Amino acid sequence: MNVREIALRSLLAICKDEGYSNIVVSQAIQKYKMEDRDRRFYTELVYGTLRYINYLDWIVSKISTRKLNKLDPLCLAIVRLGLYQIFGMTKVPESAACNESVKLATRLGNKGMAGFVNAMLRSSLRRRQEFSIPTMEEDPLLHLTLTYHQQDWLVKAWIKEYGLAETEALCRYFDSIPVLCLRTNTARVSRDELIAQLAEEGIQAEKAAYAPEGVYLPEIPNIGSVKALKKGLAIIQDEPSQLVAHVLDPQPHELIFDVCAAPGGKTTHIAALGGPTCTVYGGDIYEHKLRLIESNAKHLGLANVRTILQNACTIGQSYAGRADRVLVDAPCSGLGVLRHKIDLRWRKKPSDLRTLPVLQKRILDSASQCVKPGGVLVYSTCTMHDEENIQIVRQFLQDHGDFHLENAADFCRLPNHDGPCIQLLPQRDHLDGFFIARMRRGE
Ligand SMILES: C[S@@+](CC[C@H](N)C(=O)[O-])C[C@H]1O[C@@H](n2cnc3c(N)ncnc32)[C@H](O)[C@@H]1O
Repeated sequence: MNVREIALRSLLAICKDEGYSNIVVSQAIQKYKMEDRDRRFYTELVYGTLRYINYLDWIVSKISTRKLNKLDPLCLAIVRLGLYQIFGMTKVPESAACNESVKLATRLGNKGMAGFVNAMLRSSLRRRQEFSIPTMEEDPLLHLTLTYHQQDWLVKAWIKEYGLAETEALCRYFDSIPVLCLRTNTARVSRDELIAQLAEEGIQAEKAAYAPEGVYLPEIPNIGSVKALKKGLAIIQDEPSQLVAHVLDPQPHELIFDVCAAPGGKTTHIAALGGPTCTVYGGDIYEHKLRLIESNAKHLGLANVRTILQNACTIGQSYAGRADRVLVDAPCSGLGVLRHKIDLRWRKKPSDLRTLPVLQKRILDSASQCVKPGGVLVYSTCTMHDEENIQIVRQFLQDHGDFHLENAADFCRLPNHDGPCIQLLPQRDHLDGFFIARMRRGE
């Protein structure tokens, strides 16, 4: 099958059928056994079109007489893919972008669709001077959304919260390509030993500044071939996420609950830090996700991880007062990690910010009941929005007089953070947006 057609089918699977881009792309690469050159062209077509989608749709809305949501999904995907080759790529000749798109429309659609695609792409070439993005002075909102590929409701909210200059820095951060970060599995090796092993494989690695086990790989290798990962000497985990287990600070012989645990990034970190005599229960509401925790723990050689199928909104009834420490890494809007999955940034909805806090509060209320008197409760999210973070913690402390806040910043050496809660802001900290609060239950 031709590479453009595979890319088109992948775009339909992601945009129309709501597939996750990373899964759709890796399945296609495996299925079609693409050579290196084709694989690079294919991934650029899919990820590039997804990233540019609001700019491409802006062009469509200017040249099409039909409304975007009235266009057949196949036709829209072909037009977007064609426009991306014209406006987003430098190496594809314009004639090839047009002709190949028309061929796709003829083969997979019909004659009428082919005519429409042809008219749209040729018109975009004739009218290209209309598609330069307005400057910051002319139209700040449109400038930021189109330049940095973000939804306008989010950019509006950030402008209100942080002002224009900080919002631009935030958007720029979210549009940058993340450097792969590993966490050393200290149950097997030290960070220095891991770096030495990676060097033997010819992989350059740099120590993370704040996470003691963190290692960045600036030149992203073919992840599947990294021996240190295959041998379970490390796991992929971003740096802010690695700070959470340190704030929880697990100790030997303790019983710890991680109530929203899948796929187990933090559960396995807690298990490694607490050592073999500490037992960590990773809970999740989805049974299939418990298998991910189990397989990660097995791969990393951590025999002190157990799993429980449990709704965290009711976990307090089943395990009241049992745990020395409890982690609530709550389901959240994920608005702090927008640079990681391009498709997810287009799926965020304003309603997430209304519904999630209700769930987060219920989970924290119930999970807190599992904490023993004198025990520790940590609440974390990967977002910067107060409604999901500090406001949840404040309300919780108001409702539960037996808990008090401790200084989370004492457990990590982050500059600009005095605590008591840690709120990482990408535009200031150059790390993903993350929130961590640490509380203790009175004796
Ligand atoms: C932010 S993710 C956790 C990431 C995980 N802590 C890690 O570091 O790998 C949130 C998890 O909460 C789970 N979840 C959502 N609602 C839940 C509930 N009511 N009870 C338990 N788990 C829930 C989701 O399935 C998801 O795996």
